[in-house]
Amino acid sequence: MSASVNTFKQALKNGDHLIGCWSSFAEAVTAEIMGTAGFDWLVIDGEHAPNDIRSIRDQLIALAASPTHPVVRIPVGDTALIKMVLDAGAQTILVPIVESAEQARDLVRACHYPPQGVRGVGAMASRATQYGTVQDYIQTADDQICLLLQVENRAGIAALDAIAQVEGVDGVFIGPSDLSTDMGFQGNSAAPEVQAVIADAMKRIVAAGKAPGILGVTDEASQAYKDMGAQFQAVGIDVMLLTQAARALAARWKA
Ligand SMILES: O=C(O)C(=O)C[C@H](O)[C@@H](O)CO
Repeated sequence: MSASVNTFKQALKNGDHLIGCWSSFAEAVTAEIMGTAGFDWLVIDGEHAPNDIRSIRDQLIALAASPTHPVVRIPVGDTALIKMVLDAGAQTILVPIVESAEQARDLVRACHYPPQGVRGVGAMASRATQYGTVQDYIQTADDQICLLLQVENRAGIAALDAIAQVEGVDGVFIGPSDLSTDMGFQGNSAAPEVQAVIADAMKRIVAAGKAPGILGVTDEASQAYKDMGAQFQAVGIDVMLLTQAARALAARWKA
């Protein structure tokens, strides 16, 4: 029995436009609810949400029956974290703040078993192999791992072509909040100067044969990113969806 086919990775290679959402409550029940909404993918955010490996694992379990593909964002590009998240059963990993091709190559190695990589071997007792059910996991897992890197500052943008060309990198996500802040626009990703850099970055990612990704939290931003050619495109954050709806409801009835 082989590792499960990563249908998200296959869809990226097919050039499909995949709509996603951020899951930032760090709760399994919320992930399960978001898994019924119809998104193609959902980010379990280990960077800006209060997640740990147990909560990430619980959200992966909660999404197991959903067609929505879980993308686990780790807080930093770290070999040990990648090992733990993959052993927990994640197949797609999003790594923030990547600034060089060397860093990208190290992250690819962290996702693969030796001799090509450095991923520690221990999955036979973990959720990734359904606790030993998937007998050929070690021989087949590497091909089903999807590695998405975030370029989100001026250093990353300068190194973007080299990062995108690294074999084993499947997609590059542009982080508009961090990028705009690093550019001096303090989170204002709508600034024309930022939009121009994002548009150019999308073209460079596509030119390298990789999938471009991004997050927009307004319909205007998401339409602009779609027009720029975003392929794995997040269009909201669950926490913001709740706060916006709750505030609008309160205002409507308290008016
Ligand atoms: O820089 C960005 O924008 C991202 O990487 C996405 C944010 O981290 C996300 O948490 C929304 O704020």
